[in-house]
Amino acid sequence: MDTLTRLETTIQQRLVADPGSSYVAQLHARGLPVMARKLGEEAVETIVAALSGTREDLVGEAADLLFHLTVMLAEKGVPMGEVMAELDRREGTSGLEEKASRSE
Ligand SMILES: N=c1c2ncn([C@@H]3O[C@H](COP(=O)(O)OP(=O)(O)OP(=O)(O)O)[C@@H](O)[C@H]3O)c2ncn1[C@@H]1O[C@H](COP(=O)(O)O)[C@@H](O)[C@H]1O
Repeated sequence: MDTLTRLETTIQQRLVADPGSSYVAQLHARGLPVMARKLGEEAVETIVAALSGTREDLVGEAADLLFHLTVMLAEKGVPMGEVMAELDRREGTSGLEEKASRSE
């Protein structure tokens, strides 16, 4: 099992755990808007790390970003496999074709 799939499985279990013992359960209790804000903050922190931080900063912030994205997908009931399948679908097409199909 790959890292993201293992993380997703843990997060799915922790969403319904006791908020006293789990950060993921705390996020679930605080609700989707808080999860969305956390995801946005981590995205900004990742950008800042890319532009002016160290390589170590970038790795840490990218990990936080993937964690919070995985939490949000789990909260919404969207399996990570569905996102991976969408990336697989795009694999054979150029990014420019994908961009053109979105602007139609
Ligand atoms: N991978 C992570 C992970 N990455 C980042 N974080 C947390 O995400 C938060 C992001 O950092 P911030 O500084 O923005 O957060 P903060 O200010 O402390 O938090 P807020 O009070 O603002 O929410 C930190 O509290 C980190 O500890 C994570 N928390 C949990 N996991 C994984 O999720 C699993 C389940 O965690 P629990 O639900 O706590 O059991 C763990 O076993 C880990 O594998």
